[in-house]
Parts: sequence; C-alpha cells; structure tokens
Amino acid sequence: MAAVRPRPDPQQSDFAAQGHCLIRAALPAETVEAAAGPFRAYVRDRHAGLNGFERSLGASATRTVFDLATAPSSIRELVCSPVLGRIAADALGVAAVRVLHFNGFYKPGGGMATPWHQDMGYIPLTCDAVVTLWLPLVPVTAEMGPLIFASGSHHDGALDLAGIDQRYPVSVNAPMQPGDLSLHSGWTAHRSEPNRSGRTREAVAISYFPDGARVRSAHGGPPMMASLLAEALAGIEPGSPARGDTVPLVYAHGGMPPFERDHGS
Ligand SMILES: O=C(O)CCC(=O)C(=O)O
Ligand SMILES: [Fe+2]
Repeated sequence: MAAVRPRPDPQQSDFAAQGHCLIRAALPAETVEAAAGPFRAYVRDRHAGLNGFERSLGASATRTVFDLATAPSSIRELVCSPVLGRIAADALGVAAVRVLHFNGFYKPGGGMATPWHQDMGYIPLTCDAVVTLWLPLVPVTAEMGPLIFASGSHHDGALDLAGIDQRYPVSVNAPMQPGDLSLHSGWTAHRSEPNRSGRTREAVAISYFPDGARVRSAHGGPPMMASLLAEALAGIEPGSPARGDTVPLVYAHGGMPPFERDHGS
C-alpha cells in the first residue's frame, strides 16, 4: 500500500462536530483505481445471490456477504490498509482499531435510493461508536447518489428517523474521485438518492471499531446484526472482546503488536 499523501483536508476536523467529513486524496488515485477491477469481479461474485430489491439498492441490507478470508489479496490489502486504519482511529479518537466488516455499495444506473438509517442500529458491539470509511472506486457525480447526512445527528443517539431532515441540517457530499474518502460515525443518520446516471456507482464502505470493544447479543436486533454476529464475530461469546482473524487489528498507535503484525489477527 502506497504511503498517504500529506494533503489533509480542513473538513477532517468537521467529523467531531458534524459526524461526517470528506477527505480528499487520502489514498493515491492510482492505488484505488488498481483495486477497482478486482473489487468489481469480487462484488459480482458476492452479489450473485442478491434479490431484485438488493440489486437496485446495490448492497444487501440484511446480511454481510463480504469477508476478508475469501477476498483476493489486493482487496484485503486495501481494506486492511494502516493508512485507512489510522484515519479511522483518529476519527474515533482511539489508539487502535479493528475492521468489523466491509460492504460493496454498487448502486447500478437507475438504482434506488438508500433510506435514512444509523449504522449503529445493527452493530453487535459495546463501543460508543464505529466509523465507516466510504471509498468510491470510480468518480461519483452529483447524479450518482452521493451520501447525504443529517449533520450533528450523531450527538443524539438512536433517533426517530421520520422527518429527520427537518430537525438537522442536511449535507450532501460533493462529487468524489477515487482516492477521496467520506467518513461517517455509526450514529450519524445518512441516506443516498437514486443513481440517476447510466453508470454503476462503485463504492466500498469499511467499518472500524475501537480495539477492546466487546461483543453483545443480537437479540431483538435487525437481521444485519445477527449476520455480523454469525460471520465477522463468529464464535465470540457476548461479553468477550471482539478480536480474531475476521476482525483484524489494522492500526495501533505506536506500532502493531508483533503477533498482530505477523498474523493479521
Ligand atoms: O452507499 C450508500 O448508498 C449507503 C452507504 C451506507 O449506508 C454506509 O456506508 O453506511
Ligand atoms: Fe449506512
């Protein structure tokens, strides 16, 4: 993975206040563009079983269909990039982060809107928040369904999403290029418009949690929560720390412990 370019975006400091921000050229465009082909093939394979609704949305809303164990190495390398891990750790204000899961949001031309939601609603962990990095693998124009946020909504916990756009300022992401990143907190309400272009909006969302968070029961939660528990957190009892190969440590301030560095677990 190529080193991060020293081009911090002033909007990064918005994350704490707004619950989302956009960072330009966090990764070299060519690094992300080189991953676009392998991702396209992998997403096509993993999305083969999606129903019509999910295909139009561009992702499964009920189960996690991606996993690091089956992903080609070029995809694992991008998802587990310490450059991205550090951005996630800084956003969460923690020393070390693990990847919980990643998801392809490949909204086809003409694909439907993503409704308002808060990601924390399906996270089976005890942490205060997670952060999601949303990376476009192709240029995303205004007509392709950029992410839209209820700014500041992450301050207020679980929300009634009806009429949320009347209660918080609504912020639409500017057009993005490969290498740019959009960050949102697990508590930030967000959505996207339909893809009104003729091109697929190829984007990958990687979700990170603070190292040390514990697993909690998915009882009473939505299907995605049970799916994460069964897949990413398989075999870890509620109450136990969420760690292991399926939720690798990808960044630790001051350096990775030797075992983690050697085995990625
Ligand atoms: O790409 C989208 O439309 C939705 C993405 C999303 O909900 C997320 O990354 O958490
Ligand atoms: Fe989301």
